Amino acid sequence: MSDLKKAAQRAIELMDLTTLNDDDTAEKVIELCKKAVTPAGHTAAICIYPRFIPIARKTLMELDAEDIQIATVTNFPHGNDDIAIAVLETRAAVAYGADEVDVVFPYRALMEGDETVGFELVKACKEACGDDVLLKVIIESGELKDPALIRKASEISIDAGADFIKTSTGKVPVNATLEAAEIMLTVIAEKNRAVGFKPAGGVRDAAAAAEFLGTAARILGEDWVTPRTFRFGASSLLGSLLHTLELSDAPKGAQGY
Ligand SMILES: O=C[C@H](O)COP(=O)(O)O
Repeated sequence: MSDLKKAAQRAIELMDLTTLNDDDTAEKVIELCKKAVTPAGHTAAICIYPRFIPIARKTLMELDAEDIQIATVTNFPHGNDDIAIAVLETRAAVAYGADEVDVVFPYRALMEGDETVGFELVKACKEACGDDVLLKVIIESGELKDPALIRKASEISIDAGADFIKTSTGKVPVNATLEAAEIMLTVIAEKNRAVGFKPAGGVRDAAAAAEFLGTAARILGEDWVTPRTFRFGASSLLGSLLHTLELSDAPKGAQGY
């Protein structure tokens, strides 16, 4: 198997197959669940808005695909600095049955010099998740821009108890970049190798996925990359991966998935 095919296969097993659109419906979420059961195996998770968690849970049960985790988002995509609202949303997501919660870090507050609110928000949301629900913290690296701020947001999130740090919401002009990945993975290497990394937004083909995987392997080692420590957040990557694996007639970057 070529290196690109190996990366494509791996990226499927590491993917949070995502739909986070204003026009999402139960039907679209059911379709997403079906897509997550790929000819090359199951994706790690699906990522959806909280209100769709029950229909996703039922669908995954019917598909005999209960190993696929259900991730959702809170404080999304704005990253406001109201801790009480972020916690209430996170508790609601857990009550709906989320396995994983991706919360947006209050990145604008950090850009304005406030290092405290991000720490407190992440800490409180991790408490709301408890031990059984993973908390992924979206630092919105493309808006932070400054490498020092990307590093600071990563450090604060890890210190506050994040299970993963994630680059982006996918809703801003600049999403996952290799430069941000380098910084975030380095902070993980320095602080706590048990914390995971999730490049998200704009990862559209097998070659891009391979570059992120290569960066992670270089900084943390080949064996570090597992579904517990690495995910791709992507709405439009799966088609390219299946195409690379010659398992689909879909053109590269196939529309939708
Ligand atoms: O977390 C995942 C992102 O929202 C997906 O972004 P994307 O639509 O650019 O793949």
